[in-house]
Amino acid sequence: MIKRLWQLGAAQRWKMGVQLLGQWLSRLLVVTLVWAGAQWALRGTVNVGLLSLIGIQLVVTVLYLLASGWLSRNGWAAAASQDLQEQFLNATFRPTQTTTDVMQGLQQDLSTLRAVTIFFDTIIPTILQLILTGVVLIGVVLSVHARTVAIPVGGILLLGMGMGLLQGLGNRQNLAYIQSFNQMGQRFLDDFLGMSTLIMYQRQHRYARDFAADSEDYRQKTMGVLRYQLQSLTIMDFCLYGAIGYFLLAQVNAVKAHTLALSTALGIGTLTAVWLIDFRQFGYFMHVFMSTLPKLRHLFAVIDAAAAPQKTAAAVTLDAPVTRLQLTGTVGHTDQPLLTTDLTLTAGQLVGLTGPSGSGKSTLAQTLMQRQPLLAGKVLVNGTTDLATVAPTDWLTHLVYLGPTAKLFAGSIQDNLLLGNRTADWQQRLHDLGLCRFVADLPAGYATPVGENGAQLSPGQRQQVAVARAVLANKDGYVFDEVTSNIDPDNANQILAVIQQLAQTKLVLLITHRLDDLQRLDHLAFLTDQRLVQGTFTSLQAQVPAFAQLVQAQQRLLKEVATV
Ligand SMILES: Nc1ncnc2c1ncn2[C@@H]1O[C@H](COP(=O)(O)OP(=O)(O)OP(=O)(O)O)[C@@H](O)[C@H]1O
Repeated sequence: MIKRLWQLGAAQRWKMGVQLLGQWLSRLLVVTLVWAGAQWALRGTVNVGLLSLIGIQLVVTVLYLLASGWLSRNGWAAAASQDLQEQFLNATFRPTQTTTDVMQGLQQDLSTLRAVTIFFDTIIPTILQLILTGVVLIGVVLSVHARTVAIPVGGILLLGMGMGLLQGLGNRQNLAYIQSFNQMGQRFLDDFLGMSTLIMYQRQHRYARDFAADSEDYRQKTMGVLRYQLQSLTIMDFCLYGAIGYFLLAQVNAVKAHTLALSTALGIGTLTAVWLIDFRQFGYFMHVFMSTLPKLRHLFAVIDAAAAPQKTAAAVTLDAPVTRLQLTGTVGHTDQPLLTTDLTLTAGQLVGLTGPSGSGKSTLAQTLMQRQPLLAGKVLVNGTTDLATVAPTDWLTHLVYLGPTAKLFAGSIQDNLLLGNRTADWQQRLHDLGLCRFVADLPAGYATPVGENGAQLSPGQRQQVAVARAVLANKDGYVFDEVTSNIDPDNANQILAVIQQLAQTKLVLLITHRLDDLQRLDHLAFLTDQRLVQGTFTSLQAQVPAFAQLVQAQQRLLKEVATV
């Protein structure tokens, strides 16, 4: 993972090197100044080498201060995080991802994308700075008081081992913390949306109790992470300060024994202090970075999953319009075959599909939309191309699916209608079809905002806009799944009339259980006993008892509704 992070934004990495060198030399200026000051105070002279070093450091510090703003704005961190963001967003927004996948990705991973910059602008520069200062420290100690060099080296090794041990524990704590956070968030998102339903069934107190339990669990996991961080800081401080204290004591003894000059000891002491300050900073930022590691792993897993080769080479793009679809095989979900059939849809013939609830109508629609693979068999497009080989994005340019709930986007009615259409005569087209007549009664007409999820329109109006949008998009084929079910009869009949007109030239499948629809369609496919029986309304009623029962049940229901 560290290697992958290192490779991000590689073209801009040199800027980090420049920044590091400037920052490091300016930091060491304090050491040389203290060292030179001590020499001057104690001996009345200053070493020439030390004076030249101060000159170089001063020049570098001024240059660094002048360039640091530009370097940090356009540096490695910005390029690397943009690189990672692009990879992640490309992996997240794919046609095969579900809405839940995308939402979870956005909630959990966007904050990680922001937090990960710490690796590029803090962790790596601090580590490199630590190494550079450490090498100088050891070099200086070796040349002036070699016997004590083992103490800071031993301290660093001890610290490294301690951090390695703590990391395993930290990962577990962080994972538990994230799981608890997700559980709490999931309950909030799921149940809060349905709060009025919960209140209707007097279950809000139960929800409150469950949510409180989740919150308490989350609090405890958060405390666990904080406790771990404090404890590990204490252990690290013990190793570090213990070794440094012992080291400085050895320097004081050497000064007392006249084997080390006081000014040199002060210089080494300041160098040690600078290294120590960097180390404390590193420790703090490392904690923050470690807490993002599990999320970072997930982020890379999302990117890798998207980059993994797909099982089927679905790369064919269709040049000709789709005029014929032949489904031969078994439709269903893994371990749950729903129907085995031979169904042909052709442009110019409207097929109505009906059947008992749960028999597999929507699954069949999803199969035609390439969202559900066939358990056996295949779907042939235009008699030659296997649907499984067609690129999903290409297929969506040929076929439209419309479900029982219309999805409208924020904006005006016109914005929604013209999502897939840019022709000038669209209003005339809608007028000819008799669609969206309600717009004439609205003061702002087509410019009327639809509101969040189309809330400013009635369900029937929403569905009309959705159907009109699909018709205006002028696709080759249409799969309408219960589009007339949840709306008033006037709207439903108007939509059915449009669908019938559309089917004169296009390939159309209409899934419906509405008696009005079934009676008006010339060609019906009835799903029963895991197979499709096809015919007209009258022939099916005469020959298929299950269909006749379905019709009777519908008629009874309509009578009951009429007498209420
Ligand atoms: N994603 C899924 N994974 C597994 N099984 C599913 C999935 N979606 C639906 N099913 C199951 O497949 C069966 C058929 O569901 P489907 O939605 O296709 O029925 P339907 O005929 O459209 O029903 P309705 O008329 O009530 O909409 C059901 O038993 C359902 O539980």
